[in-house]
Amino acid sequence: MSGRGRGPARQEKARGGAHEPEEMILVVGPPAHGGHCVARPQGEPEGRVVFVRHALPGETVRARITARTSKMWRADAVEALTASPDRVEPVWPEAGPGGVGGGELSHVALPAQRTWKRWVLADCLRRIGGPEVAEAVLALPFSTPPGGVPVEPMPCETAAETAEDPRVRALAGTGTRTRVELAIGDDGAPGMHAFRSATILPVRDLPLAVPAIRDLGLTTRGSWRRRLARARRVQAVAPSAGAPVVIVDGTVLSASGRPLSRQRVDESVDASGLGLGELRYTVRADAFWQVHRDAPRALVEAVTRAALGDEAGGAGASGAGRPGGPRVLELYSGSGLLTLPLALLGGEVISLEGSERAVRDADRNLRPAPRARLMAGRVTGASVTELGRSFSPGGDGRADVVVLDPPRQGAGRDVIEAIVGVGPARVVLVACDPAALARDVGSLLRGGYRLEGLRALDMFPHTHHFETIAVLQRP
Ligand SMILES: C[S@@+](CC[C@H](N)C(=O)[O-])C[C@H]1O[C@@H](n2cnc3c(N)ncnc32)[C@H](O)[C@@H]1O
Repeated sequence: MSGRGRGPARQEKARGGAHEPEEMILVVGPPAHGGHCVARPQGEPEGRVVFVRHALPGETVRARITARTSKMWRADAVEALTASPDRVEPVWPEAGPGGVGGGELSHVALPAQRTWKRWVLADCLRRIGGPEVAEAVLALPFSTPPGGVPVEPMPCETAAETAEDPRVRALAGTGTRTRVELAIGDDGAPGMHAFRSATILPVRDLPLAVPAIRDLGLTTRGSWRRRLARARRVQAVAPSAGAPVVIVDGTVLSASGRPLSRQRVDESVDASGLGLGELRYTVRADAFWQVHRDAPRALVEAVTRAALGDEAGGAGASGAGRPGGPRVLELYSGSGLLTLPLALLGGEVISLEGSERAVRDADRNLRPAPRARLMAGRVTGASVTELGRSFSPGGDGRADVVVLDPPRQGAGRDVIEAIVGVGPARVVLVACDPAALARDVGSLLRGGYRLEGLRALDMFPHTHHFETIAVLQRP
């Protein structure tokens, strides 16, 4: 093990007092948000909760305590004494007990990972969103108790899970990440952070990465290991339209380690389902881009249909009947992944994004849709209120649809209240965190919106993360 840096962001001590155990036998309860299951050990102080990773609901496990606070302990299951039928040989042992973060469900069969995520979604909607959100979700067609909606696999997972060859089925959910980040330990070895820790553990294998990244040999080849030994931050990027690149402390290198003058990569997204053919994008190599290889296409289709309805070949248009299509305000728009199809199929589009570099990329990417207005600036209550009312004269100049894809913490109350104040007919909310989703949907319901649809997409197999898309309509 090698270490560097400051220590965990939130300090939790692993060692207990003289009479506190280092290991315990636990009967494991349901999964909770964050990639662990909840256990309530018998004979422990009333209400003590242990968050156990690397376990499955219903299992009895021997667990090693990894952190203690006054309210809860954390533990890693190191042995399943009675194993769940959903337990499988982990596809990434280095992310197992005591290992790196980012592959915490790799011991769970893929369909059971989606059941796990469905349960977590339902739990967040109920506990964090409150009864109003829980009821709204239960009223949706696909929802069944305890709430939540099915978590849908990405197309390449469906293909692998239904393959005849058991070896292909066993590897379902691997080989899908087009972006990987490595840290370099004090000993110069490439690795990743241990769970909730600044400690860097060496890794040999990157099974979740697409083959183009694995084949680079960043963690195994001597030439790369020598080159990376003094680096701090290493990113590997496998764009959909071009060769992979490696970014070492900001310098973009080819697969053979040669510095490249071009700082950008090309992405192409099949939008034939929307009648748009191939969408082309160029983005800075280190810019945000959806990580799962099927994610750009899935999001483009799902969000464009949800936002534009009939105009995008779907049902239930919002702003329908307006000449030229609905007016769309898009918040947190990045390099324009969603802006482009919205602008090609919708009416007027205004987007707002905080990163100026991303807006410069979006500006090029939106050349086929020159009427889109791309704004750089923070999404705040004030900026939403202003932009939401600044569409061309005609009607009342307000947005018909607001699309938002905020970072993990969600949009927050101020921004949602400003959206409610603008009063679009439809809001399409993309969220990568179910707790933030529950909060933001709750604020929209309290603002008078009705939940019309909710989809959950498994864009991060073998981790506890997933993406959700909520559609809300003003009655
Ligand atoms: C989840 S990404 C979505 C980007 C885009 N929809 C996509 O799929 O590629 C969130 C984006 O929000 C931007 N962002 C984060 N906080 C922001 C803020 N307060 N104001 C404006 N943009 C912000 C980030 O730079 C990032 O591009």
